[in-house]
Amino acid sequence: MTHLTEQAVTVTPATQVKLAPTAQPRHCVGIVGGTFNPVHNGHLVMADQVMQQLKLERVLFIPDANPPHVDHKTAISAKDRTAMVALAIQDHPGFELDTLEIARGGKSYTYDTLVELKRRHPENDYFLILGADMIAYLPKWYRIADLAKLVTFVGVRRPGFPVKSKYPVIWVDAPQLATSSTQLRQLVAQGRSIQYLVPDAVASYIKEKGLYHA
Ligand SMILES: Nc1ncnc2c1ncn2[C@@H]1O[C@H](COP(=O)(O)OP(=O)(O)OP(=O)(O)O)[C@@H](O)[C@H]1O
Ligand SMILES: O=C(O)c1ccc[n+]([C@@H]2O[C@H](COP(=O)([O-])O)[C@@H](O)[C@H]2O)c1
Repeated sequence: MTHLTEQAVTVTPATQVKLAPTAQPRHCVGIVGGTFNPVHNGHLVMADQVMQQLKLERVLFIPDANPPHVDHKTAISAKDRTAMVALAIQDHPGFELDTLEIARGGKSYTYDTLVELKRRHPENDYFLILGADMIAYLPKWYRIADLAKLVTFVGVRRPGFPVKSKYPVIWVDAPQLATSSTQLRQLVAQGRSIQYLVPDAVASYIKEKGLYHA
């Protein structure tokens, strides 16, 4: 059981009302969604920092089937993206892989995912962990007003991105790695090292399978 505290986070007035401590035990579960093509240490640092600061019980890593607002960026299979997430999180207690978006197929709207998660586990409170760049796009998301009722948004501050949002957001400060999956795909294609940017097991998987080579 986890009781949320407001330690080390900035809480907007609207969120404060929603998260006021109660006598009820809560299961606080974080979510990091993404294409994870491939998963990298930036994702892991973000999830770990938020999990620790918000005292979340668990963080679910949910690879998407197809990202909603962009064309699929690669021919890498869902199986490979999922396998790399499983390898990346295997040694971290509390990090879990959930393949419900891949099982569902089609466009991976986060609203649909939260409806499914809440149906499965109504006792859980979900915290959607997003980089500040993604928070800015929330107004364009599918059924965003309904999604906002099902989840608490957690924004990880990034220099140059606004911390204002139409929706309640818990803002968290965390060390940031500038790594992106795009950069990693480019490095591999150029035959350059990705050591220290992804877990060793992920680097080995990419090498063994010959992923991202030009
Ligand atoms: N270096 C990073 N630090 C913190 N958060 C990150 C970082 N890179 C991505 N994220 C966040 O992780 C989530 C999933 O991102 P995604 O899988 O699309 O990775 P990406 O590196 O942005 O990929 P791509 O370069 O292919 O667009 C998003 O919320 C995004 O803001
Ligand atoms: O539901 C939406 O409309 C929506 C729009 C954009 C992104 N998302 C989700 O946000 C997460 C990160 O997106 P991306 O494009 O950075 O991989 C991923 O889980 C997406 O499914 C969701």
